[in-house]
Amino acid sequence: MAHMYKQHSQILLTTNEMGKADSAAVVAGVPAMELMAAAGKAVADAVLGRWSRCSVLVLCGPGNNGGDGFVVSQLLLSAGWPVRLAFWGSVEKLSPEAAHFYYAWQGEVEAYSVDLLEQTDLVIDAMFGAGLTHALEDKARDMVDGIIERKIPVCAIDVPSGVDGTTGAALGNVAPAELTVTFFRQKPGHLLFPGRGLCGKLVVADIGIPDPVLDELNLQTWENSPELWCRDYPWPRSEEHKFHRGHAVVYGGENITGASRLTARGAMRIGAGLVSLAVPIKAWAIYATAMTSVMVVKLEQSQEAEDFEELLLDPRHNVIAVGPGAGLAGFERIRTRKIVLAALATNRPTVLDADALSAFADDPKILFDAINGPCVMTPHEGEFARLFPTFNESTDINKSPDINEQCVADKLTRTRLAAKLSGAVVVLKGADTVIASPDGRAIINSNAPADLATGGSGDVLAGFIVGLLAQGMLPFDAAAAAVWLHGEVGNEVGIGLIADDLPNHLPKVLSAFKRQYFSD
Ligand SMILES: NC(=O)C1=CN([C@@H]2O[C@H](COP(=O)(O)OP(=O)(O)OC[C@H]3O[C@@H](n4cnc5c(N)ncnc54)[C@H](O)[C@@H]3O)[C@@H](O)[C@H]2O)[C@@H](O)CC1
Ligand SMILES: [K+]
Repeated sequence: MAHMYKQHSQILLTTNEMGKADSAAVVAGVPAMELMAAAGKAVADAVLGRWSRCSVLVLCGPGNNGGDGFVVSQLLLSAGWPVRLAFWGSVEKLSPEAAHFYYAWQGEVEAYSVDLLEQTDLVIDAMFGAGLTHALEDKARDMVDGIIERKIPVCAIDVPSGVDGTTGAALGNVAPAELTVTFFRQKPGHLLFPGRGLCGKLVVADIGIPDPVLDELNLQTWENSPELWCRDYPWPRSEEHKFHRGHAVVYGGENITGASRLTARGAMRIGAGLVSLAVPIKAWAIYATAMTSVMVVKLEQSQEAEDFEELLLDPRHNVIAVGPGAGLAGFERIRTRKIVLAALATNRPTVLDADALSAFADDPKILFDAINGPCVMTPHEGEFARLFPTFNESTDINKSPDINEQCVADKLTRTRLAAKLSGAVVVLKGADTVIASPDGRAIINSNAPADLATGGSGDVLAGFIVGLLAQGMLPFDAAAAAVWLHGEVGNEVGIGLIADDLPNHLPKVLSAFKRQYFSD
């Protein structure tokens, strides 16, 4: 499966993988000098395309990011722009190609000084790129602070200096860019916050690295896009009837009844053939009057878990969702745990969200041990912290975390480790949702608008996932597709969105998606 994804433009390269791709290109016969020339030209073209002639200051650092800066400086100068170049580093330590372009620069080389910013309309940030190892210091830090203070527009080369391309972490203060030009493929740090918010508009430039170099790398990370999973999207076929499209069972709690209703509606809208909402008898009337296309099943008082188990004896109930509104107060927590364990014992595809996750905060191992079949967990950061208390954020980017140790890691690594530890596909929600599979693959989502951060939105997402699972999509693909469609509906509705809108507007988004990807 991972192999099928390899040639996609959605591949994301860590800075380490980018270095390998770069070396492989050189081995394949593309001179490093040409790569740097192409990188610099791509940046100069992007600048000329976006800004009118103005006074430019190019800040070059000690490595190849600075090398790209020398190229840009000369190209903008040749285009008739007023350009000044400031260099911070030592000429003797430059790589041969960076040294070549250093000497090709026809202007003066100045030292970093905040005074230079006074007559500057645009800064080209060529201080640090893939080689960043720690927060900026001394003169480089002063320059960044000066740019931030004066709000000078910035075009960043590869990444805004101080942003870790692999993790999106900001090491110290970072001057936010209006435009960032990166090369060959995006890096995870362009999609993960805070990096994403510091890049501005992102341009990915082809600098002549041949795509086949990717074959040699064991690549595991992608930006979410239908191209990754649209071949397996379960469109209804005319010869099918509803039983071919699965029968999802959603557990609904006793007190908060809206959440699981949203899940059930989401599952119906995305095409599950049938959805049963199984609810405690006390709340049955509330559910039954509110649902039409969804069947509401009673679970007798004090034997809800047993009734739920019995319901699942029917093999036509092919997928299960537990969590939204399941309940955590007092005895509800025990009931929620029993329901979750009954669901997992079937080994049928199961989506666990919200309370289904928090109910195991005291002993997550019980949950992980019970996951032996296909499972998708959809925590937000709070729920994630309850289940995986030893994985947390840090600026220590050099440590390679071990899942059994107290570790510190970025969002991508944390989600991957959680998937590996639990055996489930983990969807760590947020503006930069990460979807990770226990086999190591991971996808970063980038189409979600801020409008989706509203009560009930996650319940609908769980419904989209379970609805796609019901129709036979594999968990990792179903999670990625659901997250992407959820983002698209968010964009469609926009400001003022409430969770109820999401199932209602899905048909329009599905039609547009179908037109775009299945036009023939
Ligand atoms: N990999 C590729 O395919 C290509 C890379 N290119 C450019 O090369 C860049 C990577 O070049 P490098 O690997 O030389 O890395 P950088 O140019 O990012 O910097 C590396 C140098 O900075 C030092 N350093 C790191 N963090 C520091 C800090 N906070 N304070 C002071 N010194 C610090 C390092 O010790 C090293 O000497 C990319 O970002 C890109 O701009 C381009 O030339 C095109 C081709
Ligand atoms: K940079």
